[in-house]
Amino acid sequence: MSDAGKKAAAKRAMDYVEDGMIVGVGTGSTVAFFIDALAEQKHRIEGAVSSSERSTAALKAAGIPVFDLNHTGDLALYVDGADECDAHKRLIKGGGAALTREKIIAAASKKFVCVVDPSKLVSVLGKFPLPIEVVPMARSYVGRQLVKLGGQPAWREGVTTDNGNWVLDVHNLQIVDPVGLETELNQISGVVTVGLFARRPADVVIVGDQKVF
Ligand SMILES: O=C(CO)[C@H](O)[C@H](O)COP(=O)(O)O
Repeated sequence: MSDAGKKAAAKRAMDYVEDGMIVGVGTGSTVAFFIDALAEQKHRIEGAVSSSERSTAALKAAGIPVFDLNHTGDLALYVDGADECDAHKRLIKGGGAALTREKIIAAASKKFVCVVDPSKLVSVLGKFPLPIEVVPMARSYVGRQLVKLGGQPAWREGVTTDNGNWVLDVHNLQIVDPVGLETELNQISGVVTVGLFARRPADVVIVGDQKVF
């Protein structure tokens, strides 16, 4: 993982920011560089919608107004990082446990620009353990269903999401059909959000300063 790659991608995402926008902002170390870049041009934008308490704090500290998605309606642009990205712009997200709000903002945004360093690119998703946010009382039930599907869930102990839920990280999945698996996992009772972004992939992926696809 390279900070230089993350910073370069985050800076290039500024090319998609237009005057007067309310920008959807993700979570993570790559997005932290994007917030820095956004802060330098904060006079150009109206503000942001944030995907986590962590990003909200950083945005406010930078003097960028943060709005509630319920008040903004759909957004023109969402910028966020990812833990893995395939050639079809399908992603694994949730390493920072912010997957639920990230998925909501991605769904409500016209353009999702994903910023990654080259280490995040994979041919098949699943080497990074797949994060799944669960209602706490369903942790062990959901875990058993995941084992039946061939996964090895590990409880991310000590982590509570911004929504008061817990996270299972599922190891050992070879995700050859990301849309099918996302759909199947969404059906398990107690699952709040699956960290697979395949049904709503990114629209644009910026990889360091090397390429955009
Ligand atoms: O999904 C996320 C947070 O829930 C992040 O986008 C993902 O974990 C990548 O983080 P980083 O930019 O720190 O590598």
